[in-house]
Amino acid sequence: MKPLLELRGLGVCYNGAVAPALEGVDLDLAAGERLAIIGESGSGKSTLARAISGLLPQTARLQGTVAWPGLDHPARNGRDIGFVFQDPASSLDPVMSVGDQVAEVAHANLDIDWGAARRLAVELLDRVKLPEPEALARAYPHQLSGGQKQRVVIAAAIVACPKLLIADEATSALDTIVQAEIVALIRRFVAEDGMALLFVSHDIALAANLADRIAVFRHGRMVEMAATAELLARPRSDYSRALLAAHLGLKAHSGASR
Ligand SMILES: Nc1ncnc2c1ncn2[C@@H]1O[C@H](COP(=O)(O)OP(=O)(O)OP(=O)(O)O)[C@@H](O)[C@H]1O
Repeated sequence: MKPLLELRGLGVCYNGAVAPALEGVDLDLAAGERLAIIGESGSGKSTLARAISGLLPQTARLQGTVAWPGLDHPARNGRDIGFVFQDPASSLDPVMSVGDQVAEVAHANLDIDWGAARRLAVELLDRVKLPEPEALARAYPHQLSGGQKQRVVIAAAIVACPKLLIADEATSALDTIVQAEIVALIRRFVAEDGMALLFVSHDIALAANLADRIAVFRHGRMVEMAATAELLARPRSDYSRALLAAHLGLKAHSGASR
């Protein structure tokens, strides 16, 4: 079967940078597959997510190809790709009600009128488990908690039933309990709607929890990619081993301090 997304020799160089932010990335993503991208800060994870979705700054130089064999048209943001970024506040318009923001994505990408888009938005706010979605749809972002805002962002990301959901450090700004709730939501929607997931994270445990496969990035290169269980049991690269050891070290430390 054709993959949904196919990257070949993908490289990105930001204007003025000496070293490329991304180099020689070959990657296939199947429809409905859940892939985690992990690596330390600056390893190129967000650059990869932005290159896939055409959101790089205009001055960045792109090499190689981003192809969508699984689509019969060029990928459109909002319609084919949904995004959830780290900071929900910056993803939302402060002067527009949250219901209208979700409705706007639906109206722009689905063939429905504004009334239907607004009703669909309330449905989605309910689906992401926001309380009293009808009333909440009329609220503005500043009236919501960080976790609630991220739920609104997820509702907007999935309202047009995209084929790929990109979550870039989507839970990093949230406390542990809210983080677990948001991960559970993402997991459920990906399973229910059959979307593929690109889960970008520096947290190997979180990634392992969600993904079928894990790709490890370092200094803009993919150092290893394997099925999640395989990578955890038999990491091939020294760097993946070090990431795992650091995580186990953290776990042992927090266990010891209880
Ligand atoms: N707009 C930009 N202009 C110039 N350089 C950039 C830009 N965005 C990222 N970079 C550089 O590209 C490299 C990769 O950054 P990127 O944000 O992709 O890494 P990351 O793994 O997502 O890190 P983090 O987890 O901290 O977000 C870094 O050296 C970074 O400084």
